[in-house]
Amino acid sequence: MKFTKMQGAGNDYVYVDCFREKFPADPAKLSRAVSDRHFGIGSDGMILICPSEKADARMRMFNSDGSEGEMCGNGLRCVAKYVYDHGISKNETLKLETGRGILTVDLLIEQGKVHRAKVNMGEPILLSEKIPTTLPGDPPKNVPLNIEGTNLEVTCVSMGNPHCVIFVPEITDHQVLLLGPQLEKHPAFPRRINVEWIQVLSRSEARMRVWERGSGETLACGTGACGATVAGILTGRFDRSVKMHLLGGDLELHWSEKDNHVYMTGPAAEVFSGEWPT
Ligand SMILES: N[C@H](CCC[C@H](N)C(=O)O)C(=O)O
Repeated sequence: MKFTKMQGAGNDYVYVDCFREKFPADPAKLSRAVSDRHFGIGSDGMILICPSEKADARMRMFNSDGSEGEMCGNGLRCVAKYVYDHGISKNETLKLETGRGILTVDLLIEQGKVHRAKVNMGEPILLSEKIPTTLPGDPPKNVPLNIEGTNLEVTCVSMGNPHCVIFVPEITDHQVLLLGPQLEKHPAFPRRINVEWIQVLSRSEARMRVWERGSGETLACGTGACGATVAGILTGRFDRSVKMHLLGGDLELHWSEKDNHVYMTGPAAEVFSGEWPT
């Protein structure tokens, strides 16, 4: 099976072109195997680029534990780059099908190749039962939650996949690596959750670390950066445009007052390609 390793802001996945390769018999198992950083290729998960009846291509994303996510922001920019650079479509605005419907991606092309992309991530989902969470409020905003004796205030948003955003004065390993996995599996989140820790630097700039559902700490999370932007705007911390500094790079986010959609701009890069024995 041919594969391509790509990364967006350091959030790295193994990409399989299912226009050319057979759809894997057991994608969950394959994702666990290829993602392993010691015994596999090494990645945060696996993304399948598939034909679509309604769009230029369809993305299916699997975390490194094999679970499937509805959406992946960094992954979608990389899918867009792959689709354009490998000639699946030469449209400079692509329609890509995801678990949350068809999204539009504008490509930024240099010397014939995509190096950045701007994704219309759609409207944030703010109803608690749709996020889903049992925490009160639509959306749950600054809700107190005690984890392992630590008092937190959480704000929840879905960007197609669920996010729990926590604003802190400073981000620590304890929060990300110890409280992150406890929150991921907390009973308030019936489909588990991605956890974003945010240090606000100004009304338009912040630092973020993330504990991802199904993959653990990653260097960046596009949907998470969108969720955190929406959470920061809803709680009065941010203006409508935010630059988010993640461990693997920066993302630019904008929650439009005009159409209520969130726009995310960031890098996408191909790292190497190879063959995986099947
Ligand atoms: N890193 C991804 C999100 C993966 C989400 C996944 N961990 C889940 O929802 O289960 C992003 O850039 O948006």
